Amino acid sequence: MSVMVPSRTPALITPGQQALDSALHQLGQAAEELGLDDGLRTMLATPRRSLTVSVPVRREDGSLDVVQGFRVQHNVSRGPAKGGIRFHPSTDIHEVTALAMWMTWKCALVGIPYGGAKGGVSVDPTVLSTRELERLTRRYVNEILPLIGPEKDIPAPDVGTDEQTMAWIMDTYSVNAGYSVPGVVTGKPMTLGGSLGRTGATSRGVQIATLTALGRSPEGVTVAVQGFGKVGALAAQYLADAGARVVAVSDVSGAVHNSSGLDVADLRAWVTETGSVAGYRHADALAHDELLELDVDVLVPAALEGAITASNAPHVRARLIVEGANGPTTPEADEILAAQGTTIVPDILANAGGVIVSYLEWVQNMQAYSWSASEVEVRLRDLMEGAFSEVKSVAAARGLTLRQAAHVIGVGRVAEAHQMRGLYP
Ligand SMILES: NC(=O)C1=CN([C@@H]2O[C@H](COP(=O)(O)OP(=O)(O)OC[C@H]3O[C@@H](n4cnc5c(N)ncnc54)[C@H](OP(=O)(O)O)[C@@H]3O)[C@@H](O)[C@H]2O)C=CC1
Ligand SMILES: O=C(O)CCC(=O)C(=O)O
Repeated sequence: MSVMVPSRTPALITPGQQALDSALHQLGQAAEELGLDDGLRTMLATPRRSLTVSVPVRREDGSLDVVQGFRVQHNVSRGPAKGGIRFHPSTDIHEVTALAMWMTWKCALVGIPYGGAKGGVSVDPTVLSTRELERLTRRYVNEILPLIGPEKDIPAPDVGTDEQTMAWIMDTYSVNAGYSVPGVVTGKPMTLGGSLGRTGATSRGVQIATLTALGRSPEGVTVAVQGFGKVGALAAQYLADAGARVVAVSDVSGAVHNSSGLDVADLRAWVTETGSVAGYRHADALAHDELLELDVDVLVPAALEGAITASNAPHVRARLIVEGANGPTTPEADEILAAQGTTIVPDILANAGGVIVSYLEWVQNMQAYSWSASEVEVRLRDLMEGAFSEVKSVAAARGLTLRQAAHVIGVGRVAEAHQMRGLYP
């Protein structure tokens, strides 16, 4: 028996179900390659703990909304569960489960002692005031309180959340504990025990992965970045700093293009001022879909899952895709791109810089000690480059794509942990 991907009616499938199907498909391929038995496959396909909560939010006008929140611990065989919290309207239990599963393989792949988790609230944070967001966050944390803790499950930022959200989580947990517990969450502000280097860590990892995959000077290499949030904006900046020519970026409101190269720092200042890339005066407007199909050397999807599908994959002209986002490429698109000779640095490797520096933040918190920016950066670089080199070797030795190799390593380590612990009958 292989890992079961449930059969669903395509027209009714939600983005979350699609993400979970992709994650199960990737697990199935890795399990097959590793020759895992049915019991272990089923265990790895099933989250260890899943909690769905109702979160009441008192709005500024006095009305009460109730939204759904989730925390899924996919696996804890190698250490405490670890993974971000997402606030987005289309978040559902399926999406959170997929994201938690990818966290498990990611942590195992880069060799940090964590399992995988993810959290989410089905809400559009952009329509809430700061006070409403704070009330929502605190109530959500109170609802998932039995699951989280510095030795159990450690949240972090993801789509729609930031260091302010992490500060509220840290405070809510600490008030319940009766003392300050900085290690309950990572991606915190520096003043509450955050780590130097965490803000740009995922993007720095994307830069390291891109330069490693290119294997040559990035001078003049053209890049398009989908998503200009915490990961995309700094990935664009770091790639431009390294000498690449970032020619297009997008966010929800639109995409902009300048074939001579965008001044990323100026564009970031524009976004801070106006809230979006749309209307940026030193670039032309572009349709969202066009960005993915531009004739560039490198494409960095850094928004949501399912961006590159069977429909647009045949039109993707980038020779290298570096996945800043989790799950941006569907399995069908993966096959098309592999046949076209496109190299994909998969999410669980390319965007691992974030959780690596989260781990370093947590280690500093647990020791009540802090490291310099360069100490953090050296450790990040070592772990990223080490993992990349292992993935390349396994891909070459077994004739696999980088994604398949990364999953074989990640899934293999988790399977081995289960077998050694004897948790699995
Ligand atoms: N933050 C982290 O440390 C990590 C994040 N990731 C992954 O990186 C990805 C991005 O996360 P993060 O940067 O934190 O999230 P943010 O919320 O900070 O940014 C998301 C960005 O994506 C944009 N976006 C959303 N939908 C689309 C679309 N259809 N087309 C173009 N742009 C779109 C948003 O636009 P707008 O601003 O207009 O809403 C925003 O610019 C996610 O997949 C996340 O899971 C992975 C590892 C770590
Ligand atoms: O920093 C972390 O702990 C997790 C970041 C995250 O959610 C991710 O890697 O997808």
